[in-house]
Amino acid sequence: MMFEYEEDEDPMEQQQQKDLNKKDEHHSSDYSGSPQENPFRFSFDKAKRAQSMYVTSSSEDLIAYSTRHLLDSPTAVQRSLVLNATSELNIDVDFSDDDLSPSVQRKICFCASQNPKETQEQGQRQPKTSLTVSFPYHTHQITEDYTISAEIIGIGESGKVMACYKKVSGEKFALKVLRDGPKARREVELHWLTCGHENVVTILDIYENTFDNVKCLLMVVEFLEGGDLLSQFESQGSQPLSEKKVGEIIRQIGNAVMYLHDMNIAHRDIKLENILCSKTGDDCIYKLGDYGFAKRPERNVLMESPCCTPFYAPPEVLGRERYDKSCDMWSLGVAMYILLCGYPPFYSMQGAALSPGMRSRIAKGYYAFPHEEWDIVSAESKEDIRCLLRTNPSDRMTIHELMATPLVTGEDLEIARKKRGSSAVNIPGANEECEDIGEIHIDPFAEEEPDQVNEELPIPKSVRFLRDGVKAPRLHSIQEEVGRAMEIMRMGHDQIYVQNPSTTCNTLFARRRAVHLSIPRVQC
Ligand SMILES: Nc1ncnc2c1ncn2[C@@H]1O[C@H](COP(=O)(O)OP(=O)(O)OP(=O)(O)O)[C@@H](O)[C@H]1O
Repeated sequence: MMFEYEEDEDPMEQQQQKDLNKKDEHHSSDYSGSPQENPFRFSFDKAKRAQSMYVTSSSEDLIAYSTRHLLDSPTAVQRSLVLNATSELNIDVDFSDDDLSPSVQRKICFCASQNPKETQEQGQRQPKTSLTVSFPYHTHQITEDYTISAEIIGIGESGKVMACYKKVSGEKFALKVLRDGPKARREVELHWLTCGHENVVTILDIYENTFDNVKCLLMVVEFLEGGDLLSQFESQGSQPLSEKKVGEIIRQIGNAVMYLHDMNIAHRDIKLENILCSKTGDDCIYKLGDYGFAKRPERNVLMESPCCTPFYAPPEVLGRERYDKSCDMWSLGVAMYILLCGYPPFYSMQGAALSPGMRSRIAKGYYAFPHEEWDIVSAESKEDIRCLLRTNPSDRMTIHELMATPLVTGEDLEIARKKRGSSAVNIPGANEECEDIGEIHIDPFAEEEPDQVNEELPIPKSVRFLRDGVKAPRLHSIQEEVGRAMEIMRMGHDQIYVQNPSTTCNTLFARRRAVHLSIPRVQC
C-alpha cells in the first residue's frame, strides 16, 4: 500500500502560513509547545495570555476598552464578521406547539421568573408577545449591580470574558460583552431559552448598556472554576481519557444537546473549548456554553450558513450544503475521538485551520484509529465514532441514539454484547485493517466527488504522521486557528468579497482553470 499523498496547495493556506511566519518572527512568545507535536497538541496557555491582558482603570473604562477592542483590534475583520452576521431570529412560542415538550415549556416559565423583582419594579424587560420571546434584560448600568474586575477569564472570537462580582453578595461571575446586533441577540436569546438545564451554563443577568456610543449586550453567567475542557485536557498533557470518563463527559454534554435538539435548536459550535467544567478533578459538572452560532430554524427548514470550527466541522458544512442539528452529532464524534486518543481525526498537515487535504479527508469520512492509542478502546466506542462521523447527515447517529449507547449509559459491555447477540456492528468495507498503522476508516456512505470516481483513495498523511512522525506540522494557538478559520468559513455577513473569475490571478484558480477548460482564461 502506498503512503504518498501530497496535500493540495491552497493559496489561502499559503498566505496564512506566511502571515503566521511573520507573526512568529515578531511575537514568538505567542507560540508554545514543541514543533514535534501533533497539530492538535498545541499547548495554548490561556491563563498566561489572559494575565498579560489585564486592563487597569475603572470598570466602565474596562468595558469600554473591551467594546472598543471589538471594533479596533487587529482582528477587527474577524470581529466584524461575527458582529455583522446574519438575520433576525424570532423564537416562536406557541404553547400548543408539538415541538415544545412540557419540559421546554417549564423552562420558559423558569427563565421568565428569574428576576421577578426587576420585572415588577422597573419594567425594564422587553415586552413579550405571544409570537416572540425576547430575553429579559436590564437597561441600567451593570456597574450598579456588579463590580467588574480587571481579570480576563477567557478570550473568544466574539470578545473577552471578564470576571465580575455581585455587589450584594460578593459572588464571582463571568461577564461576556457582545456588541448588540441580530447575531448577539440570537446568541443571548437561544442561550437564555435553554440555560435552565443543568448542563448548560446558567445566565444570571443580561444588560443592555451603551459604551462609547456602542450598544452592547452584557451577559452575566455563572463562573465555572474548572475553565474549559480543552484547557483542562491540555494541562494534563492531552493524555487519552478512559472510556468511563469520556462516557461521563458525553453523557452530560449529550444531555444538554438532547435538550437543545428537542427544542429544535442546533448549537453548531460544539468543541472542547465550549464545554466548561465546574471544577478540576472528579465529580465535575460539564456545561455547554457559547451559543454564538446556535440556531433555531423555522420548522422543516434546514440551516445553511456555514459555521463551526474546522477541526469539528462536518462535510456538509464545508461543502456549504444544507445541514441541520446533525452537525452537532459530528462535532460530538470529533470531541469523543479527541478525548479518547489526544488528537483530532482530521487536521491539516501544515497545521493550518483548514486545508484542501483536510477538507477532502473530511468529505470522505477518512480517518484512522492508529494502534497505539486505539487498540485499548472498545469496538463499541469506535463504532459510535464511526456512526457519528458519517458524512451523510441523514445516516448519522442522532442524539437519542448516542444517549442509549453503553459508553453513555455505562452499561456493562459484556451484557450489552449479549443483548445484541454480537460484538460491535461492523459495516462491510467500512474499515481496512492495516497491520502497521491501525484501522483506516473510510465512510462507505460517502459520496464520491465526480472527478475522483474510480480513483484509489490515498492514505491520509495524518496516519503516517501519527505512526512515524513523518512530518512535524507547525504549531500555533487554537485561538489563532479558530480566528483564521472563522474568517474563511463564516459566510453569513455582508463583507465577503467574491473575486471575479474573469479577472482573478489566484494560483489555485489558475490550476482549476487548467483542468476545467470551461473556466475563462485571464491574462495575469
Ligand atoms: N462561565 C465561564 N466560566 C469560566 N470560564 C469561562 C466562562 N465562559 C467562558 N469562559 C472562558 O472564556 C473562553 C471564551 O468564552 P466563549 O466561548 O463564551 O467566548 P466566544 O467569544 O464566544 O468564543 P468562541 O466563539 O471563540 O468559542 C472559554 O473558552 C473559557 O475558557
